[in-house]
Amino acid sequence: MSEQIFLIDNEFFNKGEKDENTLYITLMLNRPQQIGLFEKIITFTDFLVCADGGANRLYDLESIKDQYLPRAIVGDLDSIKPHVKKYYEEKGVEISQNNSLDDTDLEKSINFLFAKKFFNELLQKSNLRLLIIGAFGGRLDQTISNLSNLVKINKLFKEKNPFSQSIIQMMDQYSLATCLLPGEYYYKRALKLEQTKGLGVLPLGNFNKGKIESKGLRWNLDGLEFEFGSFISTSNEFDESYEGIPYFKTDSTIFIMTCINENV
Ligand SMILES: Nc1ncnc2c1ncn2[C@@H]1O[C@H](COP(=O)(O)OP(=O)(O)OP(=O)(O)O)[C@@H](O)[C@H]1O
Ligand SMILES: Cc1ncc(C[n+]2csc(CCO)c2C)c(N)n1
Repeated sequence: MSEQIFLIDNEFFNKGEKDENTLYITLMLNRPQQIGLFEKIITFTDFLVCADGGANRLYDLESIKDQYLPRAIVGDLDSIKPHVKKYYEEKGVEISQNNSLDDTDLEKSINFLFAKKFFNELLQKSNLRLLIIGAFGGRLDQTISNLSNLVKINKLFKEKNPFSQSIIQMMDQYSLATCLLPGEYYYKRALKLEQTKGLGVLPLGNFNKGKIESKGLRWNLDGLEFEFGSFISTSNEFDESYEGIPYFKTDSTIFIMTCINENV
């Protein structure tokens, strides 16, 4: 029996048309934010959370900081600047402090969401789109930890609701990362947002050997054996002449990384 093919549809980024059965959550991390991209993202965000110093990045978007308040700021609060904390406190933003030395502020933010009744209920009955912004660059241990969390969150979502159509992605101003757990996927990119070139299909999900099949790429992967440290696909491209929706079939956990257009 063939498995269901999961659709990752990014077109709403451009169209600004939200799916009415989906809740859009944005989690801002402590990395530079590009204002134009943020303004696009915030138009479809229902629930914005900042992980600790992520609140400084929101506050620093000077011209629009009054317009978008986060629903919560979560973390050990060692990075949020005192005047930023005061500013959001005075506006009534929920500030959730968690001083555990075993979890990063990103993990604490995810735990915060999972502790909310509405979130668990939504996870059961509708779809969530969780976009984690400011996830790359800077410290490499933090970036790799973020990617590891992308896999962890995907597994957690699937555990809670195996039939969920929820999509969790990470991005910064240069890249968009989507984690594919073993299975079959269509990947409908956002044409204006995601470039044709500079596509990575990367076996970084569990670092095991795996087989990948793809359609719609310039260099398709025809059941080739993939392994970090051996064979990966970088600087690949979407094939513009392909008439279908790009397709991936993988038996191990991988990442699709696309490039963001500079002028979004
Ligand atoms: N240099 C970086 N590169 C990539 N991601 C980062 C970087 N710095 C912070 N982050 C992300 O932003 C989140 C919030 O960052 P913040 O600076 O508030 O935390 P931190 O105290 O540096 O790290 P931790 O989460 O370990 O407490 C981090 O949990 C991490 O996911
Ligand atoms: C195996 C292991 N490695 C590192 C840490 C340290 N650590 C991980 S997340 C975190 C919080 C940072 O704000 C800290 C200190 C740990 N606890 N366990």
